[in-house]
Amino acid sequence: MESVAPKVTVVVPTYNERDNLPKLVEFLAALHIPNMHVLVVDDNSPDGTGDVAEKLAIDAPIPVGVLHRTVKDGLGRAYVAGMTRALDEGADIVIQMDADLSHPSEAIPRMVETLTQTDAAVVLGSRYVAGGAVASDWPWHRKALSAWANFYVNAILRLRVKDATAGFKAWHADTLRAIDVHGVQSNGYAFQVEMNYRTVQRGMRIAEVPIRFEERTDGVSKMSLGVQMESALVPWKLRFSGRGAKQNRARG
Ligand SMILES: Nc1nc2c(ncn2[C@@H]2O[C@H](COP(=O)(O)OP(=O)(O)O[C@H]3O[C@H](CO)[C@@H](O)[C@H](O)[C@@H]3O)[C@@H](O)[C@H]2O)c(=O)[nH]1
Repeated sequence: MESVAPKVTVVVPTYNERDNLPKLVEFLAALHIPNMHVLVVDDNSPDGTGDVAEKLAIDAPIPVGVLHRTVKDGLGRAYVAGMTRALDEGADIVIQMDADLSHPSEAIPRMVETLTQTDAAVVLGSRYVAGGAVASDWPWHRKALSAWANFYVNAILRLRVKDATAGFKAWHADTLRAIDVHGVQSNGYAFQVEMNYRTVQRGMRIAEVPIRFEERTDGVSKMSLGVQMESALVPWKLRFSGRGAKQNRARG
């Protein structure tokens, strides 16, 4: 009997990404990954991204679903809603990917291969392992913030990953269930950190494959002072939440 390819759902949160979303779906379709689906999670974007997503649901070359939410509630909330929906709809693998084209879709096959052929519970598209890079036009203050955030997070939580705030990841559905993704509270950088921490805390392995991270050319980042403040507090909150991190056995 012919075996069915695992269902791969790419969860894409959007807020004002009207121009980026069609390009992203086109890039994803060009990968020709069997049984790949896209789930757009739009927070009622004023620029009409939700309508663009509905149009893609009708005419894109790969299956596109749309989850409409009524208010802008942060990237983390959008991912949690999207991942929960993806699990309910039978995803085997969930790709977490921003809509702004900063994450290279061509890295997905290698991420999925690493996920399925090793004991990794999640694979990060990493800017900071050998072979990874950040576009030179990424603003210097974002580079500095990212470097500081990685140092800070690893010092407090001992995640032992090179790119602790990476937003491009491939998850086994079972990992998302094991870490109880529904219970994740944080947004922005802190969302990434809390997801990683929950994984490491349960003794599961995080792997990293190199990517080149591009600066978005359309639209603007939604990174705010509130997101940065949350990012500073969340590692401490997690650290003292009473359970203590297990070491990431992914080292080496
Ligand atoms: N639905 C929804 N989507 C959102 C929201 N806020 C942001 N997004 C979407 O989430 C994605 C990333 O948002 P950005 O605001 O562009 O993120 P960033 O500043 O570039 O930060 C990204 O990279 C960091 C690592 O450098 C990550 O730590 C961070 O989580 C994110 O992935 C984009 O697709 C954007 O439309 C929201 O409130 N609701």
